[in-house]
Amino acid sequence: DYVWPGEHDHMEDLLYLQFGFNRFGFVDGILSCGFGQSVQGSQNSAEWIRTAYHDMATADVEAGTGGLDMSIMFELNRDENRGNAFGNTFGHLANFYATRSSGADLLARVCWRSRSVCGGYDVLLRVGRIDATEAGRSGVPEPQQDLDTHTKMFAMQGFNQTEMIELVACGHTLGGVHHEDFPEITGVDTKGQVTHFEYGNSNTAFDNQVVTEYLQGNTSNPLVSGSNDTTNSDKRIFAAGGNKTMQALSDPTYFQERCQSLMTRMIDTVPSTVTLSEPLTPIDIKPYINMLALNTKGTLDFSGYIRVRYGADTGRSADDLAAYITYTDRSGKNVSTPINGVRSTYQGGTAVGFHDTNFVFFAWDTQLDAAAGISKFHIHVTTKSTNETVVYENGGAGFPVQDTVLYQRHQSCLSFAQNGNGGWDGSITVVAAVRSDALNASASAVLALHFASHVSQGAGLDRLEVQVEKFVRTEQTVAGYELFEAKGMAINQRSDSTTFDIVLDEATKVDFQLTSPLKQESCKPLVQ
Ligand code: HEM
Repeated sequence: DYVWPGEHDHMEDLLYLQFGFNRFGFVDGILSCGFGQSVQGSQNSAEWIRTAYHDMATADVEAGTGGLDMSIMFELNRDENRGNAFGNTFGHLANFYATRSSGADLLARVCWRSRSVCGGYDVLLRVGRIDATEAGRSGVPEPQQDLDTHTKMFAMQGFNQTEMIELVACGHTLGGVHHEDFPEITGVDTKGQVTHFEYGNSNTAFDNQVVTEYLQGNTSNPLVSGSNDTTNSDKRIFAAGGNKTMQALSDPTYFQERCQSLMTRMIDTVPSTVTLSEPLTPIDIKPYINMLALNTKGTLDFSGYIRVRYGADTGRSADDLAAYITYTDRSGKNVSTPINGVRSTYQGGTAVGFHDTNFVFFAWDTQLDAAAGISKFHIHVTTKSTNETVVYENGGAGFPVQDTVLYQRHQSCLSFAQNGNGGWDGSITVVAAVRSDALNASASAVLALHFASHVSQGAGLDRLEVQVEKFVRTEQTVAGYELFEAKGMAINQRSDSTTFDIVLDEATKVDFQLTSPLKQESCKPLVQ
């Protein structure tokens, strides 16, 4: 069972907070199946699925190499990867790319989402993919190759001939062939023009029309009925084994089932060194700590949200809920005075995510005695109509909080200034507080800032490199805490929107803090 904090909390947020309060907006590039960032001939859902396949196509399942690993970003100079689809896809992924959301996981997600927004069957996503640092082998199928070559290529990717036919049909239900990129197929090279694989508007529906048109012998698919027979690869593939597979796929339900299964296998093909998570289900009760920091009164500001899932399968109804927390102090003493959660008002305090998941948010904001501190909290959810309260204990041990190292966000700041070379130089200052008794206990304790710096690797996504800066102890002591500062660390222009950790040791850290809220801070001293 899920225990907070979980390794994949951030991916879970990206997946399940799409609209409404606290949304991440991953969905914005694909609000509809035909959506195409205003570029004529561009269909995001189709481009994203094609990108995922081209990334995965260089797998060698027997050797355990390649698969969905984002190696595609190093492979764009190959003729097998023609067109703008890949660059467009990276552009979207870049907004969500972070230490806890690898490019490969994000690519799996957009592929997965593309099918469902177009009406294909849904599936729960596994995560944990790791990004390649260099190109993989070549080997994406190209239309001019013969059936035998294609069969061998798919075998290397882990698909037999029947599965090859099925997977190609699943892919070629969306989008089409761009004239500009493949004039040898379409006969023309007009920019922005596309010949779709299916007639009418079916290129924006995940349906089996590509199959039925083929079987009826009247298809718009330029890889079947193209005047250049050399590049009619779908024609050769679909007919392999005597059309039996295509006939089976003419059943719409069977088509959906096969695509669900094979496309899941496609995105779950990863190098043998990578272990994928279990499918990510929406977490029922999930807290978020926004702040645990010393304030000018010498107490601890403690604020956050309780996110409660509601909807038919949970037995909870948003308007009938109330939530509060209680906590246990550092010494283990329970403080039973409730810290009330107030339902957030923005967007009704509710959020919606994939798989029709609904959440309601309750915000708490309180002050704690710094001397007594906090070690964990407990979430209480009340059904107002029955006055019944359930206490959630995070699998038994409560929701843990470490109060040894605090991140003093209001004392921190981040800024960029134009340099003489037409670029920008950044500077980040982070202030942290460490409990004096923890320092006494460990004279050698070193507090360090681990900043996820974006380093260009000349590819679609940057490499994330940990830039480490030691904190320096200031003269200031507040309420049993010593203040530390990592002052004016130089950061590069690409790193304005990233994350950092404040680390005392493996078990004692404040991690995955976003830089974006720091732009609103001004390094205000903590004056009492
Ligand atoms: C022998 C195997 C395959 C060949 C030769 C092939 C070839 C092609 C070609 C030439 C295009 C046109 C690209 C463009 O103009 O942008 C295309 C588009 C596409 N392919 Fe494939 N493909 C193969 C297999 C697959 C598979 C297995 C998938 C995914 C499951 C897939 C998904 C797509 C999609 C979604 C498009 C539309 C892209 C868009 O409209 O932007 N293809 N394919």
